[in-house]
Amino acid sequence: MTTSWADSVANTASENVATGASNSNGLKRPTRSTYVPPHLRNRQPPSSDPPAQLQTSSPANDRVDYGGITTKSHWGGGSRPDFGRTGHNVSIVGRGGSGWNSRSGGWERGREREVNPFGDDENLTQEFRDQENMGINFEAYDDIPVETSGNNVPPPVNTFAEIDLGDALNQNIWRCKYVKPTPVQRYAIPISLAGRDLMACAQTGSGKTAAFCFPIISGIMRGQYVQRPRGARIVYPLALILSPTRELSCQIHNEARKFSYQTGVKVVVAYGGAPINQQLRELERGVDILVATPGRLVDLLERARVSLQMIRYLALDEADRMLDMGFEPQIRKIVEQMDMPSPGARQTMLFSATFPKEIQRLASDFLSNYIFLAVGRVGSSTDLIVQRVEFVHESDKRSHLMDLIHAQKENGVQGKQTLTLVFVETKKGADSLEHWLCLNGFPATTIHGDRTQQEREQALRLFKSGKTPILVATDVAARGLDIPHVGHVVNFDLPNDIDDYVHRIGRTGRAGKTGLATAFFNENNSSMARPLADLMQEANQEVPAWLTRYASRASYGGGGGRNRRSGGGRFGGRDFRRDGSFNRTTDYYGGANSSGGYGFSGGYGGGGGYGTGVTSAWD
Ligand SMILES: Nc1ncnc2c1ncn2[C@@H]1O[C@H](COP(=O)(O)OP(=O)(O)OP(=O)(O)O)[C@@H](O)[C@H]1O
Repeated sequence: MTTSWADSVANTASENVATGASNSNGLKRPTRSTYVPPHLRNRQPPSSDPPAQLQTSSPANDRVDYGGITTKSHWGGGSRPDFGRTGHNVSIVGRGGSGWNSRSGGWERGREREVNPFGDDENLTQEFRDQENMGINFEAYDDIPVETSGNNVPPPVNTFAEIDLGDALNQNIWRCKYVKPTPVQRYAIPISLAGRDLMACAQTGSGKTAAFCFPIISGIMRGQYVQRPRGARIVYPLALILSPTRELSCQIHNEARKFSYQTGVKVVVAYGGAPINQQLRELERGVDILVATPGRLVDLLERARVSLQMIRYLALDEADRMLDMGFEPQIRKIVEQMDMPSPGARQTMLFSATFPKEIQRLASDFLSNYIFLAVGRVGSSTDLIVQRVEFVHESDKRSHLMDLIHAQKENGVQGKQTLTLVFVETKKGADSLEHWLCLNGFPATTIHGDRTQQEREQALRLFKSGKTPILVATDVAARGLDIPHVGHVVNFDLPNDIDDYVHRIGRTGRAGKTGLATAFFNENNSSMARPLADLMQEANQEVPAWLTRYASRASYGGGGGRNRRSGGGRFGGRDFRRDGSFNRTTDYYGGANSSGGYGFSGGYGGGGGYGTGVTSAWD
């Protein structure tokens, strides 16, 4: 019978310690299973010393309960293992014997396989590598307004040192060169560590991935769960992170592997378009955190290869996308119709840069007594991005694009190469523009739903590395992708939804860096005139007079299809529970805590009307 990696570790551990049985090699063999929490699986001295502020000196047995935010760490000092202590509702292997690090079975083997995830930039061109350590200007986010609502909101922190994330995770934060938490991390991490459900909205590129990964990894390390069942070839992850596209799932997986390096927490990714057998084999080696696209996950659930019964943490990245009309049924199936614990019995975290009110309303079905967090206004773009909009007739778009690229090449950003991401509406349009660019001597590649997964991954690699500095993409690349050197996003075809525009331009101007976004506008985009003008004005951008005229002529929200900011008035973000129209009797506001206090009224009127817009890969 095949068992999961975690189970086999547990078996080996329990046996070695509890029974002392030996095999013919003198190694101890399992006779019964005992769950071993991940923080006990992979103890080993750090490979490099973190700075003093990340080291802890308090006694190892000075742990706080789940949810503790503390000014000193309670995770034990250095490499001293704290085997043998009980607590946190788990069976912990005894202290005796030779300890984990001297065993040759289970985790020892697993640890040997753990590839260092911090060394994957070898494909970068030298120029990009030189730019890597230029430093991140997070002061850019310092005066951002923050709104929180819900009961008893835990206070934010200012430094990672204030949060009890554990030594191993702290070392990885240091390896990632994260010096201080971004605003969304300052608020979201304490909220999540306190065990609260969360709906969080924060601007593109502001560090949401770490905001949901850190509490999950830390929570799993603390082992707040009972022994996992063992069944033939079924694996029981403790956390599930869902994202709408294959590439984003891969990216989250890569990030989560960095954050969980040498913590003993195992992260596996499953997404469509890639061989399922390989993913099954990986799952069988054990999984604590499963990162997945919904289509492939449904497949695994239907094959009875994954059970969601033990899920303690559910995170939906790009949550509004995951719950919009195209994707909602699949998400409901996963979250409500399989064996996942119900809200309250699991912790649920929803993150996005945009959160229309209709979607907030839908999302509330998945949450229990949650906290709403908005860092910056919901759906706003960061003012790190310089936004330009130019009136370009359909027939002139190509030559105009060529002018832009020429100008960019000549001026450069202090002579440095930057990447250009060009968004188009259709897959055919993407192929034909790529072809034309290449014909004209501009190295370009493309990513869209008609390309094979291998082609998509190759395109992304070539682009990221700077070898092919122009990527023509459909909306499949609009969300979440974190490509460090994208200096220019061109909306060759504008989307029909202002939220899609926000995500697209958010591929630049990330992590405190500045970026440029140029949109081509013409008569075909008149329904976007007003939301675009409003968004630009809010982000302190120069709005051309002609766009303002278009905006005043266009019926706001009328016929815009997926334009959710209909309904008049300034759009803005806030917890939909504060709307008069939301009349549940639940006491949601008892402990409302508004840290930034921008009091604007929500402007996403009803209407909705967003279409399916399914451009991403779901299988
Ligand atoms: N505390 C931090 N210090 C320095 N860099 C950070 C920190 N947190 C995150 N980053 C970096 O910021 C970049 C953007 O982070 P991330 O991709 O999580 O943004 P996001 O908010 O999820 O964006 P999007 O809305 O586009 O998905 C990443 O390169 C990440 O490594």
